[in-house]
Amino acid sequence: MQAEDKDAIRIRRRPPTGPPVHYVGTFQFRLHTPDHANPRNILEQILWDKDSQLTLMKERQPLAVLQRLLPGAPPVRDFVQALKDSYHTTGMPALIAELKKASPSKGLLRPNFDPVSIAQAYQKNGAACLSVLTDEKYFQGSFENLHAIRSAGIKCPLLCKEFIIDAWQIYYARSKGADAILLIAAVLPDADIKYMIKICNMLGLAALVEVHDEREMDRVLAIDSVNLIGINNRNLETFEVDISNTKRLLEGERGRIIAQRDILVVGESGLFTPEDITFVQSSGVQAVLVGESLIKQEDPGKAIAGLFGKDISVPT
Ligand SMILES: O=C(O)c1ccccc1NCC(=O)[C@H](O)[C@H](O)COP(=O)(O)O
Repeated sequence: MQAEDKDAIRIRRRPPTGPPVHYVGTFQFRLHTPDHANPRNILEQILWDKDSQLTLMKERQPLAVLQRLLPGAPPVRDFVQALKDSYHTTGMPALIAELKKASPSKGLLRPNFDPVSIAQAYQKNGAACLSVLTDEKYFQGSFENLHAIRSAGIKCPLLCKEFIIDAWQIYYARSKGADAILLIAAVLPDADIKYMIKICNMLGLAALVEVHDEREMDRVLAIDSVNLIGINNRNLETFEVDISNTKRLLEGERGRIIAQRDILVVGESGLFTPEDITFVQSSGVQAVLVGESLIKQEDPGKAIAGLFGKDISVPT
């Protein structure tokens, strides 16, 4: 399904097959527009590349083969419960600390990137869960990193931070040890979100459904099975970051529905100071997802206390 058709999603998930065919009598012709062959923004560019990469990955490991591997995958941990437990223990938003070597907006963030030791430092210093970027081309991440972190015995549940456009990717993430996956409302029609959440439920995975504006929030709130929403303060088309986005999307009726349905909300992106954390907490989030402000520090683990304004690690 082309994302544009359904739910009026702006992001085109794959390159269009070409401009529409026009018929005049027995003649057929296409009007070539400069727009159709080129991605309109970075998010489209990432998704179009993802589409080509996926074709190859699925050829190498068809779904039936992947499904046979799943019983051997490490057991799933409860991502949402880990966030709730941390929130109740510390009284601060639970931290999902991101392993982010590079990004399209900021380039290389951490040249000396050792995923396992960073994951250990995050865990030791109070992260409730970890987010592992797996996109290679734009974030210099990998599924090997996800697998290595899981195999190293890290107890924090792991979010596979990937641009998911095909159910195959959910099975693949699980086979590499993921406990949660990301579904971005800007790129997925409602029917796909519902279908993918069903697969997550079947596999025991949590689905973090990400929104950026009121329209996406309303679409997602209309889906009964959603229990974990991420509000991204970064506009993925323009890279603009504004943390008041979190507050705006949780005001009024939307906030009331979220509270009534006990949906856990994660504030994502652009969080750098204890004041930022207090601001999103007072807006209504129970968790935060943080990459840049931790990963760029000499010691990303110790940077957690700096970000929260206090030590949030729980003595073992
Ligand atoms: O970070 C980017 O430049 C980016 C560009 C295009 C699509 C997604 C992108 N980032 C994903 C995220 O939303 C962040 O990695 C995550 O929320 C952490 O953000 P931050 O703390 O600001 O690094």
